Amino acid sequence: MSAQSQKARAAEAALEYIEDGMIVGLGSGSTAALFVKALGRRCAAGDLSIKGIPTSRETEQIALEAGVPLIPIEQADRIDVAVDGADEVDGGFRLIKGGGGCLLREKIIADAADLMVVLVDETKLVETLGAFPLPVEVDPFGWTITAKKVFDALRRAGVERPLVDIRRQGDRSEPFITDGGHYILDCACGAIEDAYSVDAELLAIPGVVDHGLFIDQARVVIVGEDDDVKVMEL
Ligand SMILES: O=C(CO)[C@H](O)[C@H](O)COP(=O)(O)O
Repeated sequence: MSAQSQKARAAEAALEYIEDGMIVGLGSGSTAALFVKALGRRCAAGDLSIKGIPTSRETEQIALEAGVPLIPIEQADRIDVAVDGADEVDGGFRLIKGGGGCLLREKIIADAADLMVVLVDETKLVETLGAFPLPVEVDPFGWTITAKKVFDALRRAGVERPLVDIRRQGDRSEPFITDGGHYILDCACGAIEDAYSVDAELLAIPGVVDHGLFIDQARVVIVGEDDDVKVMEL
């Protein structure tokens, strides 16, 4: 069976965590999109009344088309549950996110939520984070200087040979620009043995807005399998 149907199974299972009246953070990426569409079907059927806050313009569009009622984030002082995908998940529920370039808004919403539920297919489960390049969101001003500092920071945090590359789009001549107007540096680390050091080192660089390591945020991980779903709670 395909990763796509595993993702769909995880997305359906996440509805168990949604109750009437909740404010729901809507993640980004293909798995989160399946959840948003499933949520839209429940709302349209009148089974659920919730308010969603999207983590990206793309998710906002998907939610509007699916019929999920949305509110601006400024109207919420808290969020009940954030449901999102991930690029990697380790055994301590640490994540790499940001493959779609939405990591900052995803992190703001996950951090504001009482509960973060992560949806993945089996391929996303890893023993050690880092095979997926770590996205680091940076201000465009001085990004080449910031990129050198990111390289040095990763070395200090124990990554032996990091490769830091600006993400590009279209014909690859222009940098990819996030919804917040930032650039993304994709950092091939191989393995991240000490996520806490990487977090602290990267956040100490002035040009770094945030990075795709989510530590101590996910409390529930739902893994779509071929014939079932595995729900893991911390
Ligand atoms: O962090 C993300 C976007 O910034 C996504 O959640 C992550 O890239 C997983 O995407 P997908 O569900 O398509 O595999």
